[in-house]
Amino acid sequence: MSPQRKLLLLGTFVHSKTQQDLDFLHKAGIAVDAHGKIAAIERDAHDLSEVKARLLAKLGWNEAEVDVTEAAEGQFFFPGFVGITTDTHIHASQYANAGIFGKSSLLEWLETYTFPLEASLKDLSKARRVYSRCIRRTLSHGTTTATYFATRDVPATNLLADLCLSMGQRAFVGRVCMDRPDMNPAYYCDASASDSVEATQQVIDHIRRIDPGFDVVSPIITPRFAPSCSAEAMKGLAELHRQTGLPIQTHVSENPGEIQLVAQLFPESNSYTDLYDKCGLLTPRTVLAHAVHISEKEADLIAHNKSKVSHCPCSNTCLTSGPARVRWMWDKGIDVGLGTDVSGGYSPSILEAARQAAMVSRHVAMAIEEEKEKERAKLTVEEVLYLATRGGARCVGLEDKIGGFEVGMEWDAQLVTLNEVSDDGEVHDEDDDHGFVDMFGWETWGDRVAKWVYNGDDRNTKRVWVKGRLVHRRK
Ligand SMILES: O=c1[nH]c(=O)c2nc[nH]c2[nH]1
Ligand SMILES: [Zn+2]
Repeated sequence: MSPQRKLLLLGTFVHSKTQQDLDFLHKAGIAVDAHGKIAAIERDAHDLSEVKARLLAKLGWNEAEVDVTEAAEGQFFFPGFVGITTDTHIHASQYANAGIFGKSSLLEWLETYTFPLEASLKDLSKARRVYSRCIRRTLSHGTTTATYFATRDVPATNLLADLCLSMGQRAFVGRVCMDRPDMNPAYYCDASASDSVEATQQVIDHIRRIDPGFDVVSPIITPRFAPSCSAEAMKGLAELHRQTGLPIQTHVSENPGEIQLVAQLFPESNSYTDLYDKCGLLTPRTVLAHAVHISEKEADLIAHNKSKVSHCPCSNTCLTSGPARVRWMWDKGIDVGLGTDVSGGYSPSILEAARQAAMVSRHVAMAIEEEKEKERAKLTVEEVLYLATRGGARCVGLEDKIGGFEVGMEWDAQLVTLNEVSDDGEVHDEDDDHGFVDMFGWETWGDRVAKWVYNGDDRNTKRVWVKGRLVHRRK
């Protein structure tokens, strides 16, 4: 990426310090260099002009070479969502169906709604409409990194990569592999296992041409899920991973009918997870979506192989798949991030996914009798925000680059604003639409963030940056 103007961001910053704790930086400033990297952080100054002076002096920069953004009183900077904010699992191709799922569950939903839409994106003008809108909408919700499933079609998948790069969203883009003629519709099936691998290679070659260092956009190897793929295709894709080191994404153990089907199709495997392991797909660079119904043994295997899980709570409710147990996976040592799983999930917002993660954890808790375990199962605001940022970054191997505010990390961030209600009940700045999150002035910073998580939406996200580039500004 070519060098850009240096940035100074001044005001309050909130990010995850650990899984359980948020760090609040007040009267603080972050300096971002011409390559989008955080060069210095200052906090606890007397006022913002002191922070600014301290940062400029520390770095030897002069005022003329920087663009300054100040968060007003009550506003704060927050890391971009990965779905990781990072969305660790989203089907860009299904964006046009967000909210359309009726009463279906996974296997009939795929046949009825999903395969026909995905196949139709062979039409590149339609793909452009759907993909541009998906990227614009997810950026507006603060998703700075998205891990995308595209479709089987190579030109349309390449187009998604082109659009992510030009619109500035950090992305992993996967060409969806599905080669089993007995399990996929005739109109939407790879010709053979080698076709799955070769078509994936074509997408890798394209992305290497447009972003040689995979700096912003990276390919991701994408067997759809075990029922769609032959063992030969899965082994071929695992070999491609070994040759390239590229990440892998797929689905696992989302729905009971799907699990039964895997057992029928692959009787030699001990479990769904064991099948992926035997095919060589269970690696430290693998993101498994869902993992709702995995057994103790499968969770141990995932942890042992250091594979990651994308928790998709909204989708798991929409398709009545079941509640995934995040605390239990954490206890096993598994890294977990958040996915919207559009259009299994209806919402492209990771803030919504964070909220749903908190709600689903309470459903998990309600099914537990033992009081201490019941309490532990519930996820806090701090924990769901960790899932949405640092947790997601770990899932996609970017924990040293994104997900928090630290010197050397890249400036992937959003500026969040909330309504201020004055003593007479009036909202300040009535012309400005800050959404439905009203602040009365007595809230602690922890309360402010909780209100944002439970009541906020894209109206609260005023600006979004990826690698220091401003990629969304709310009018
Ligand atoms: O949530 C899901 N969305 C999909 O598109 C899909 N394909 C297989 N399994 C899937 N699960
Ligand atoms: Zn999915």
